[in-house]
Amino acid sequence: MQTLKVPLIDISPLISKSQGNVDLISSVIQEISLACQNWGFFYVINHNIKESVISSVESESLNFFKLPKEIKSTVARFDGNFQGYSDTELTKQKLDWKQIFDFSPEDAFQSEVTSPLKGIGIHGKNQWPNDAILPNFKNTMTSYLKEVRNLGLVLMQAIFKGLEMDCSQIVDTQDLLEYCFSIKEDTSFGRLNYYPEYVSNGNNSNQLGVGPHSDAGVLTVLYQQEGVCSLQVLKDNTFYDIPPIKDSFVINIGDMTQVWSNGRYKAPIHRVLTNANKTRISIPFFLNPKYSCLVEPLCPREDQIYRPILWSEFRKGRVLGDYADLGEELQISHYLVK
Ligand SMILES: O=C(O)CCC(=O)C(=O)O
Ligand SMILES: [Fe+2]
Repeated sequence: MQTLKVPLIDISPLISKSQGNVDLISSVIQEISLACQNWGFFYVINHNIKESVISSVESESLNFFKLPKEIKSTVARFDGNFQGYSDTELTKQKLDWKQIFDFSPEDAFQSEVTSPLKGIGIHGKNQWPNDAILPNFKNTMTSYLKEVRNLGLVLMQAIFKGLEMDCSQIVDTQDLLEYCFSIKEDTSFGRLNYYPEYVSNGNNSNQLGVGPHSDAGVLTVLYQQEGVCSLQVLKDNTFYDIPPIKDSFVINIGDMTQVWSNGRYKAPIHRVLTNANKTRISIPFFLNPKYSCLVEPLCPREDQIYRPILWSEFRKGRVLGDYADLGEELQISHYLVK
């Protein structure tokens, strides 16, 4: 398998804005814009999330997945609550070879009652393993989520600025961020993925860890365990490896960013392979907008190829397509202007 040279971007100029040199910032924005056009994926380094924070998240994740199934099941997802543990995750109605644990920012909108997606069970309070069993788990995950969400917003601001430069149109990126993201109404979430070893019995040699898909939301910030290479991106009909790189996060854009860019940036199709002799941990954070956010191409002067998409409507369609045997999967192609 070939390795795609997904760009590695040093984002320190975006992080240390106060001393930031305008030219350095704008060259990072251009690198990000190019990566979004060519691959939809890029690595970031010098992101300012400490290695010690990431290694605690990784070790707490392993501690959780090593627990007996009866204990993990005490925090299992159930009808009406999407948070917590599952080993029956589907991608496009095929079973993934993995276990997961989902959690949202604690301050966020977690109420089923007031959710516009009421009834499809994607809301609910975070479910944390018992303190007596994993005393540090909740704190580790909640503080990580705050940091990684901030990083996601910094990157999104850069992406909005890049789109502004590309279309020579003034987009008030600060207004746009405020319109789309608010912690109280956040629909972002973190996920711990654990991929057990998989030995094919000959019948299903093409079992995948996660089947090919694009991420539905805005942007994904992914930590990958070192030493195991399983993530691949589809480009020009070939899957290319995206190996872990020390001290980096892998970033990919989601469908909503493809719409904002009017198709100039592609939300990449990616998949995860199984591994016969190693387990693997990966930790994505999915940055999503508020449900009321209407996503539409940002450059009004261009011919818009997409109609506006209400995030709540799109997410509902994707969830029904992915998780229940209902309907066809909702794709952004359904929103192409005819
Ligand atoms: O495990 C990975 O590397 C990526 C997982 C993924 O694509 C997802 O959870 O959406
Ligand atoms: Fe994904």
